[in-house]
Amino acid sequence: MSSSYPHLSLHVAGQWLSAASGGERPVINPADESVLATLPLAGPAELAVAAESAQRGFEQWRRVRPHDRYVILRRAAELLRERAGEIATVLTLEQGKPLAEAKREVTLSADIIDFQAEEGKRLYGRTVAPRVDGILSHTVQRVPVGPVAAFTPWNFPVNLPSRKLGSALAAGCSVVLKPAEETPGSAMLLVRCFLDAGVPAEAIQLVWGDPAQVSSFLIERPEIAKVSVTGSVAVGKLLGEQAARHVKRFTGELGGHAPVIVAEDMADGAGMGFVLKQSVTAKYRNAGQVCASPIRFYVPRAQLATFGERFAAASQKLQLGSGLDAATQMGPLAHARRIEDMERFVDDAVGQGARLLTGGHRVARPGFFFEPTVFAEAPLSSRVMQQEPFGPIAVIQPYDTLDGAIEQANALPYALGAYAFTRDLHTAHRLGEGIEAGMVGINHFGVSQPELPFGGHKESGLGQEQGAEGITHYTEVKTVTIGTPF
Ligand SMILES: NC(=O)c1ccc[n+]([C@@H]2O[C@H](COP(=O)([O-])OP(=O)(O)OC[C@H]3O[C@@H](n4cnc5c(N)ncnc54)[C@H](O)[C@@H]3O)[C@@H](O)[C@H]2O)c1
Ligand SMILES: O=S(=O)(O)c1ccc(CO)cc1
Repeated sequence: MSSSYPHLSLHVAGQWLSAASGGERPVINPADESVLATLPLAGPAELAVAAESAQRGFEQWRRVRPHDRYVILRRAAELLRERAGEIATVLTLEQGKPLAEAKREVTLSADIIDFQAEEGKRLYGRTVAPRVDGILSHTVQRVPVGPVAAFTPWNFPVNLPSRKLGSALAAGCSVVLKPAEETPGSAMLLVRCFLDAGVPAEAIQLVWGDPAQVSSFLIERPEIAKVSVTGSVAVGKLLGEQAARHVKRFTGELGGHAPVIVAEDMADGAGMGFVLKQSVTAKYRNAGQVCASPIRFYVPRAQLATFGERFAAASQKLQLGSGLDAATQMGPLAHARRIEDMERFVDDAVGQGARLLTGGHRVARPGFFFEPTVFAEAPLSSRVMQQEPFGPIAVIQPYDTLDGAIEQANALPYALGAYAFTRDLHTAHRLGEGIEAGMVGINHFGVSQPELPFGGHKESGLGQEQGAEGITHYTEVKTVTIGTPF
């Protein structure tokens, strides 16, 4: 066990619980496979108490004036900044990403909370002129939806809960948060920031458990008004179906399979150098475990060989290691199942005739390390071209016309992030309009910003987080219309 890693507890009905009826599981350091801590798991008993408490927390928190909620949430963001060093170390220990990336995640999360706190003051309603006599006022209001059940994965264990907690709390909702069991420590420290800042103890419940049992149990509870999940398309569909059965509000931030179209005017010389530098950095950030990570690179057929060779060469140069080592550029994958998944993607692609340019293997050392891997000309039927690899795998594909490239980019049911590179403004507009995605980045990969909505089209999701849109998904529209009594 590491001395930098916290003792883990659930937070239910205002109490920190270090044991619960669902048993326990170990938390593993993905960089060396050592055990960091033991995680207590909630069973139905704690989940029922959490749901009831979330209802009380909602009744209390919704009555706090928006400006007072704003002051408390800004304080939570400040505490997160003050504790960023400690929280980032825990994040790296349990998740694997380089410490600098973890620090950036924590401070960016504080910015997300700040932005949503501000938006909480701007949940304006409107008055509507009556069309008949005898009406004093029609008022259209935005009211908090109620207690939220929120589920988040392990790839951004502070950022993703911050998106949900920041928006839901700013709107006046309470939250039952179930972060990933693989990365509980940093999420727990995040929740502490909110509680220490003055969010009422019953407005945030923090649970872990058997994911399918926890989600089914909570979604069916009458107290839960809204389900918000960040995760795979499969889990999003399942939870969305369950939510729909009970007519609960639903937000799904789901998987992606981001294309990158390199236009002719950026496919050689300095242009190609610029594209490669940005692409390699973006591809291997968080070991490729980013929902908006670039996966399919479409380049003009004449440049395919050069682009592929240079991408593979840059990939080979990356320094792999523990995220706590300052020299590390790419850490391990988050858990053992990710390695098995990468091996399945590679075997299938090779079996279907894709050309492996570099990588393709687990690294022979303790920890869940996988080589940066580049394929060229993978058939559309291959698994890597159909499913999100969610790891350090890139595929370089040729195109003959820009319209053909756009068609290939749009061929999958995913539509989260998408990217393109061009010098020409007309081509930029054509790409921006033609590519189907919730977020299109042209000449850069920075589509996720606290100020901008983040969300997918098609099967990549429903609703958005961050930006002005984020908070609206935790509100309902309510109309109050008052007539004269006689
Ligand atoms: N669109 C986005 O904003 C976004 C952001 C990050 C990750 N993701 C996606 O998340 C996925 C990776 O994360 P993951 O593999 O942990 O996702 P996952 O779908 O397996 O799990 C996501 C969360 O849902 C919980 N969960 C609830 N009910 C569950 C059930 N019945 N079965 C399994 N899990 C259940 C998990 O425990 C976890 O907390 C990728 O597809 C990635 O693209 C999307
Ligand atoms: O760090 S961010 O670029 O804001 C970012 C991007 C994507 C995700 C979801 O996987 C989380 C954070």
